[in-house]
Amino acid sequence: MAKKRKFTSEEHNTQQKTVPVEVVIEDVTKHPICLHGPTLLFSSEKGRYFACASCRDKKECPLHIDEEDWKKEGVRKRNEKYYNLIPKVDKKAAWNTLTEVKTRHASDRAYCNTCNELFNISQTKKHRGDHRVTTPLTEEQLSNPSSWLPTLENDYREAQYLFKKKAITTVLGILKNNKISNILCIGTPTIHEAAQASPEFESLLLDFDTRHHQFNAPNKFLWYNMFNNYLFDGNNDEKILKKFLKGSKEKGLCIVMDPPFGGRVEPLIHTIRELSSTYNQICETEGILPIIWAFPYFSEPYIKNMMPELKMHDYKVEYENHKKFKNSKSGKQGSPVRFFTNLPLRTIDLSNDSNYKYCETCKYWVAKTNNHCNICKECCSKDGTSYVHCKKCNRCVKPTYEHCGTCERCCHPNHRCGVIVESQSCYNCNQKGHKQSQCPQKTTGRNKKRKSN
Ligand SMILES: C[S@@+](CC[C@H](N)C(=O)[O-])C[C@H]1O[C@@H](n2cnc3c(N)ncnc32)[C@H](O)[C@@H]1O
Ligand SMILES: [Zn+2]
Ligand SMILES: [Zn+2]
Ligand SMILES: [Zn+2]
Ligand SMILES: [Zn+2]
Ligand SMILES: [Zn+2]
Ligand SMILES: [Zn+2]
Repeated sequence: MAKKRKFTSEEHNTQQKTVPVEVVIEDVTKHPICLHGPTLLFSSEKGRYFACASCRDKKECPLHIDEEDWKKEGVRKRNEKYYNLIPKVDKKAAWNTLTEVKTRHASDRAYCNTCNELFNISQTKKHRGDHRVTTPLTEEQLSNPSSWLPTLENDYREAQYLFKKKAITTVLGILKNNKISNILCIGTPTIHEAAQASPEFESLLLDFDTRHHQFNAPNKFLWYNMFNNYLFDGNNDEKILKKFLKGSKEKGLCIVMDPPFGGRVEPLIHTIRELSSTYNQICETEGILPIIWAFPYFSEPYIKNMMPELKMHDYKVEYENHKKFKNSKSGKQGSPVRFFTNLPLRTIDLSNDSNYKYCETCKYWVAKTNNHCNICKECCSKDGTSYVHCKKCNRCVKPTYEHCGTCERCCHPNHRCGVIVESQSCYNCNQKGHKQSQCPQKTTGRNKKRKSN
């Protein structure tokens, strides 16, 4: 399986003190497991340990096993209990219920949010009393559960923020422009639902939210953790995934992924590589699968460093239920979420959106506020403001920045000289923790000519 690789980065977490922790990227199948599948191996100053792949809050998933302890028989035995603790889902029963519920009138269809069960009101008394029941349920609602299921807005885990209609249309438009009709939806139920409703697309949803079992045929949804590429129903799920991948060879396949914000980049990149490798084995192809990955612009250095073929596009991805991530007209930059993709940027057609303009030099659509720089030879803005070129830094910088002679770079006017802000990354290699002048990879990096898209 995967070769051992190590990526250095820092915990990106705005609420807690940042602790430098590395994820050791390796085959996770021999790791201890928790309720979220195989754990990841972390490495910090304090040593190497296994911890949950998806929960960042210890209260949610306290599992912590030192690497040394994992060699002990007793520790291994104790960890086996998790195999029984992970709930078993009866997909067939869920499918039968959905089929049965669909035969009923909308007023007889109901979903209990307390028990997470779909049911016919006339057939059971179980959900009376203080259960939170949604009823009636129209055809439309059964096909679009994301539009009415209460979202799980726990920032440490599920963090379900749904795309606005416009963002969904944009994604499907990009796929059409690339003549791709099969979509592997990873954490993107609204894209899956839109694809299911369209004769032009086929899709398979992989998501951690088990409620989707109740609204999908068994071969349309797999309970999945994107941080360890784990399918909870093992071989059965693997067969479904592989069948979908195989059937996608002629039709073109794209991963559309929207992880919870704050999720770590390294394991996600590893997942993309593993899925691509599975696809390549089945379809006798090579390379990384086409992907559209929604993630905040400030993750660009990490992503670019680990998977340079992914380019960040300027499109601001807007969400229905995220106050901060809706574009407001009130002057703020709006959503910080962008698409990272290996599809040609010119296939992202924003001609219908007045917030964007076509850059004749870059040959793709960019935000209206993004000025093309003739020295950098690109539209440089990342955060939605109009960047200004600094001759001393030899790059475009945020308009609020001023060049500081002591730090030898453009900085916020209120910065403390010499202090490297955690969020700043080296101009050369994009890693955090050092400046360009101290970069260990001095000869490579951003001075390379940008490939045309
Ligand atoms: C930020 S939301 C994205 C939703 C997307 N914008 C949409 O409109 O369909 C994150 C999604 O990932 C799912 N998710 C959260 N943690 C996950 C994990 N570890 N593995 C797989 N899916 C996960 C959530 O259930 C949710 O659907
Ligand atoms: Zn866990
Ligand atoms: Zn109930
Ligand atoms: Zn440009
Ligand atoms: Zn410039
Ligand atoms: Zn400067
Ligand atoms: Zn300074």
